[in-house]
Amino acid sequence: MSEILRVENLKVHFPVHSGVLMRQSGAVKAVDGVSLGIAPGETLGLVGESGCGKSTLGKAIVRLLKPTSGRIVFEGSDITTAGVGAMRPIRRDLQMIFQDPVESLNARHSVREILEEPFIIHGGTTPAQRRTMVNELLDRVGLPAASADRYPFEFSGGQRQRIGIARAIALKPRMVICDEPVSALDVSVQSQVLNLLLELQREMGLSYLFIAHDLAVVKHISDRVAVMYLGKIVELASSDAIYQRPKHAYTKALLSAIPHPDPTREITRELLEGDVPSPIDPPKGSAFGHRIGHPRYDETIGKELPLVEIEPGHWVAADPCCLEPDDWEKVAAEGVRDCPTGAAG
Ligand SMILES: Nc1ncnc2c1ncn2[C@@H]1O[C@H](COP(=O)(O)OP(=O)(O)OP(=O)(O)O)[C@@H](O)[C@H]1O
Repeated sequence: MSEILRVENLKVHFPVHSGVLMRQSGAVKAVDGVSLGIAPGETLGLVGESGCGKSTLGKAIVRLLKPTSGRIVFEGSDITTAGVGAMRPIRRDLQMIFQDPVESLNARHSVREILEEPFIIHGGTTPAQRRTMVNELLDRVGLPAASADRYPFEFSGGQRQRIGIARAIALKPRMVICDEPVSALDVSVQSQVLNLLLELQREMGLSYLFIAHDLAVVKHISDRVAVMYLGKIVELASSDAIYQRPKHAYTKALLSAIPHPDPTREITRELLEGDVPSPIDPPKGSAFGHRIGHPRYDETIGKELPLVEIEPGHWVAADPCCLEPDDWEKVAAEGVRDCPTGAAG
């Protein structure tokens, strides 16, 4: 598969300091060895509960955060250690939108100033050309031209997200990291914004890494889905496989937490109990096995639980606590393809 983005064994650890001398006493392992690949025009959904490291991963990919180790390759260029100058041309092609557009849009700037900024930074346009481009962008995201002279606070949440999207697509990028862009919106507005993102993808051939905390939101828009738990990807497969044949206990728990539209249908909800453990001092073995008190947890202590390809294109952590016994036998047997970089693409 040709890839527009490749992430290899990426780690983002935040140092923790304590004591009077504020010496480093540990690290928050927010992203702890993530590998994935995204194809041109593809949407990869990234799901997991709050605190699993999804935003940190997204921000590291666009280099808003510095990776601790690993590699990020975008359109064939290694951008892992790219500085501000080297990132400038990359940013034309690699953009990010956020959950709260108010935070990411400068509230003191008019919509016109917000949307003109990328063109000014990258140069080569006249004021008249920028005026036309702003009008075209507003039209493209479904906002009237008169919006240009208003300020972000004058818009509803859904409209503000449209402004955030207009800004992200201004320079005709090839990939957009979408960090929970609809999580703060009402359900009806959510689907309008998701439809806009899908239309833009079709027109512009965009690739998306689409971050969400529940599987319901990413279901209709993702080609493949990666499930993240405590800094690591535990399952990665096509959307159909994730929803119809999930293998990992954590994916199953996330799926069972999706409310079903038919309340008369009997469902057993394996509710996610407790909170995601702290990434400062994560369990020494299977992190989810520890949370659910699995009897085989001790066997996993100190072991690598790599992603293995259990079915073509379906990757899951080789974790005896989180697989059905027959799947575990298949994984434990020789011949299941281990993924040395965990690239799972
Ligand atoms: N700058 C930072 N310094 C220290 N710890 C951080 C920093 N940013 C994030 N963390 C910690 O890293 C872990 C992962 O956070 P992150 O925001 O990436 O998770 P998330 O899955 O995106 O959750 P949410 O959906 O709540 O944003 C959390 O424990 C968080 O407290």
